[in-house]
Amino acid sequence: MKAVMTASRPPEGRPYVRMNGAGNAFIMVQAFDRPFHPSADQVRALADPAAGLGGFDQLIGVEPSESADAFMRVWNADGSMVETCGNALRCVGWLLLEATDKDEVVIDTAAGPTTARRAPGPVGLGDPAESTTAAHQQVTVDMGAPRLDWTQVPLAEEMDTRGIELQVGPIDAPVLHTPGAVSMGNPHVVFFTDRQDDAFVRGSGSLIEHHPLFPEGVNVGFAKVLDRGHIRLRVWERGAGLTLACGTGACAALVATARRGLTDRRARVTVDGGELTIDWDEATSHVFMTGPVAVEGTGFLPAALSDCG
Ligand SMILES: N[C@H](CCC[C@H](N)C(=O)O)C(=O)O
Repeated sequence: MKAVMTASRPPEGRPYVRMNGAGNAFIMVQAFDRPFHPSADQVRALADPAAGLGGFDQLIGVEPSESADAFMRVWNADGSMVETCGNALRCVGWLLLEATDKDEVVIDTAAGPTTARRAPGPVGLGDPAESTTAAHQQVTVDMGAPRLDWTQVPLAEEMDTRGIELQVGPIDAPVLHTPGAVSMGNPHVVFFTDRQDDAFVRGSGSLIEHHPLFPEGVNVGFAKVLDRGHIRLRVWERGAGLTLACGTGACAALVATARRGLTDRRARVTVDGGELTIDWDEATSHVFMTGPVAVEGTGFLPAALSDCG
């Protein structure tokens, strides 16, 4: 018993906050005081359940910036470092809004700068100003303009991104024909489909994620248009698989469906983990995403994986 009582606790590693945006799971690490640049292997080790963090879809580093309130760095669970993450932008935005008391904050990313501000909370959740948890907070992020040229998605060959020709291996399902292709700073292909069961999304999503038509890989959205103002969406994410929500995926889905005349330029997007509102502004061509943020808890990274400077 004595031995157990005196067992030394390993030195605690770097603190983190666990958050989610409509269920999209993040481990957020503050890198203002010291750099945080984990290798792909270290990211994968942190994503491993054995690391005790509960797993995540993306690991997020929040760094100082010369031109913004912060720079957000994004790693997928597979260790790949990527351009941006819409749901995480809301979470980082909320943390900065709380910390600075500003009405709007600027978050820079590898895909360019974005702005975040508080939004009126959803009806029925009481006054968000009185909310003691982020769960009641809604945040709006200006995601900037979608990139719509084939070279910007990017695609491996010239195509009309409103409806690309994509042969998906042995799967000859008409539902997989002529999807839309959009970049929100990261690559998305959006299928207009009624089929959204796990087996189909996982099977075709994992096939398409690394299809040669997408030289940088691709996030694969499956969008069911319920009416001109409502989309049901599931996304097989590049580097993370089937997640409960994908913010840039919701933006890409609205842009793709609006370009095909299937929806208006503003729609509710229902994802497995909640509701997002996407508004593709006509005047500026910017895409605005509004949705929830939630703080799940805090903890310490394993000491051995904390000094990733
Ligand atoms: N898997 C994405 C990054 C995270 C995007 C998603 N979680 C979001 O909220 O936008 C990619 O490789 O481009």
